[in-house]
Amino acid sequence: MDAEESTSNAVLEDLKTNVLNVVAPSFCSGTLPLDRSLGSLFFKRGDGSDPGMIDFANVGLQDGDIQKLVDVCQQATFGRGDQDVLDESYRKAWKLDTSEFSTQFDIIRSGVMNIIHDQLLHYEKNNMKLEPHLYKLNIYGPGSFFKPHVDTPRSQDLFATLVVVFPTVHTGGNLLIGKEGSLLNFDSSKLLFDSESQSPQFAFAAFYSDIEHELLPVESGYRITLTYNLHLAETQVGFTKSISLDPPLNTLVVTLCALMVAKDVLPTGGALGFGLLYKYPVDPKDLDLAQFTRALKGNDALVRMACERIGLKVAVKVFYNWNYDEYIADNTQDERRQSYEERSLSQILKSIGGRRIYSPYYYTTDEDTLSILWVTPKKRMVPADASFMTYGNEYTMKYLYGDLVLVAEFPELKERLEIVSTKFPQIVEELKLKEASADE
Ligand SMILES: O=C(O)CCC(=O)C(=O)O
Ligand SMILES: [Fe+2]
Repeated sequence: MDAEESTSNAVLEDLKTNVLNVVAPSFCSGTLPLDRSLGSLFFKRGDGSDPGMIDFANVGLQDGDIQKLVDVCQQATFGRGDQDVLDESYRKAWKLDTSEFSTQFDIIRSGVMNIIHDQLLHYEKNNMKLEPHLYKLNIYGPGSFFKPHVDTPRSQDLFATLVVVFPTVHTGGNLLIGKEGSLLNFDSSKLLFDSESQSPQFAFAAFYSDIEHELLPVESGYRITLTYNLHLAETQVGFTKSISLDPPLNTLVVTLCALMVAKDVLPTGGALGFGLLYKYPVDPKDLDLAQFTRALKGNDALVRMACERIGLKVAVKVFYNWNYDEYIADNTQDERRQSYEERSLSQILKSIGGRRIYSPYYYTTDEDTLSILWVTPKKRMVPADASFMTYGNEYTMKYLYGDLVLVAEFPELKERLEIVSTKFPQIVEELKLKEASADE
């Protein structure tokens, strides 16, 4: 390996390390005051008698007061395959559908959405917001739990999950976010009653819905929650975020600049590829990647923003193998099976907005292909299974699924040097200094 090649490898490794280790938030949690006048929840009673009521702002609630609510609940099911199943070895809990109760608790007025926007849409454009859709009331009593799972994408817009825990005395029932709680061990029982304040509060945790999570068994008391599906939507109002001096973003911009000026990296241009770290719900029968240019999660959004800061054109694509060749495309909607013999490959590729791709180390004279340098592998890295299992039969699924990737157009060297020295003269100076000291 000559000196130049090793420099570019080091720069690429640096970028990869930063993409994986400079971590944008993927969850948030905390407590907020529960308005004393908005703590009541009314629920229907099966026997047609007057509705029941429970006031969660009354922090002295006893298990007996809660029992009336438990009595009207049903056993909670969960999605497996394309069905809702009841399996007490996987989930033991009680639920009440939204048609059966009405709550005074106002998620918008509670202030929690501002925190969530700031954390979970941190590196996204200001015109994106999350809309909370109340999903269920759940009660976890002694011995209740929910084994590790990811939340089923019931809509293409599903982005994150929010759990609100009311202040009822309980122990256990920790929510572990990430595999075995690698991201957060959320102990709502402690959070709710630890503080000095005697005023009622609620606890909350929000996380991207494709992140694995589990609920450890409740040991005593009742843990009562409202769960919300947070759907992505556009907004005119806009949220202000101050990210111009954001350290993770700056770190990525600097390492990207180093790659931009590396002489032996894609000298005649091509693209940088990033395997997306998170999953995004897609309907494979109608894959619309325009959706994905709208909002990305955590580090995926951070990478896109860093590329855009530099002026690189980025797009989300689907990656797949086809007869041992590799492609990126905008969708997978095509009758490839029947048409392979009748239509030319280029016609088919065109119809799905596709392009054949090659590694920059592979020599080809075919001008239609794109040289992609993969910064992070073109496979998913956040473990999440079964969330797509609701679609189609196995054969079709295999056929349709490709991993989602972010592709950034990477101009030829001369143009890159121009971009960097015009836009980031300071960074160029710093890189030169670093190089000089490395040479000594
Ligand atoms: O109650 C919790 O903290 C999480 C419950 C959960 O994972 C779900 O309802 O899908
Ligand atoms: Fe869940």
